[in-house]
Amino acid sequence: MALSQFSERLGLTLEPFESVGRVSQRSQAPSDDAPIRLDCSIMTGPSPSLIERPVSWVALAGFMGTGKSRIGWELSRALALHFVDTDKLIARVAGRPVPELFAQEGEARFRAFEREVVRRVVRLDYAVVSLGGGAFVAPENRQTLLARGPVVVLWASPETILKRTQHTDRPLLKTEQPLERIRGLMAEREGAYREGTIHVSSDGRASSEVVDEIVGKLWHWQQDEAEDGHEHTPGITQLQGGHEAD
Ligand SMILES: Nc1ncnc2c1ncn2[C@@H]1O[C@H](COP(=O)(O)OP(=O)(O)OP(=O)(O)O)[C@@H](O)[C@H]1O
Ligand SMILES: O=C(O)C1=C[C@@H](O)[C@@H](O)[C@H](O)C1
Ligand SMILES: [Mg+2]
Repeated sequence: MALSQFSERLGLTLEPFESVGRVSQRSQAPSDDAPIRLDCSIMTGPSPSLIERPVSWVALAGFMGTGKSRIGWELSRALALHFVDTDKLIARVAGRPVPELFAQEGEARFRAFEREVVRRVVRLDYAVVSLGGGAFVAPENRQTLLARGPVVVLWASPETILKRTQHTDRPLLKTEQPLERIRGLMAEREGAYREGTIHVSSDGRASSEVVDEIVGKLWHWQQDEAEDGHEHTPGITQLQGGHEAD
């Protein structure tokens, strides 16, 4: 699939969120780089503006199998935010699972689609975004994501990563010696992952525990940002008093 066709379909896929956001939350159409608010009235539960949360947008990065998709989903429930998984979004827009895209169109094309998706998901609001394992490695993506909001990096040991990924289809780990491959790729990527805002280990821990730690660290981050005079929570009404972070 050509990049231009992918882009057009990506726009159409996200349009329902974006157009509803304009009607319900904005008095005028957003400019190209303004954040787009998702309409949270389509969510179940209390109104999003009544929920006290540390952020209205957060991304999860890290190596394959560190738990971005699973933890991201659980985090989105905990914060009452929409959930976007970039691999799933790419697969949906391209009409094929990621491994098939890799096999048929090559990694370079997949990375081009991924860049396009990153450029779009930073315009969403009220969303938890789980990235593909390589998305945060590209400097352009890192810059775009970090300019938007906090990026939580999940970490796990190569052995845990192998255990979690060995019965699934990760094209980059299809090799005779996957543990060596994981160690090598991890060494190449570690510097990029270290540039994340918040770091949390998912190794040997229940996902709920990981989510709790992320939420606690997001509160600390938000407090630090507020003290530094940065405003990172557009549209959020905090009805309660200060949060007692752990
Ligand atoms: N804390 C955890 N404890 C046990 N299993 C976990 C934990 N987190 C994730 N898993 C499991 O590990 C597997 C890989 O997790 P997941 O798909 O969320 O990884 P990912 O970081 O999104 O990987 P990718 O970069 O390839 O998309 C899944 O089966 C998931 O249920
Ligand atoms: O770490 C990576 O480069 C990848 C991770 C997965 O999430 C997919 O995005 C794809 O398999 C590539
Ligand atoms: Mg994933």
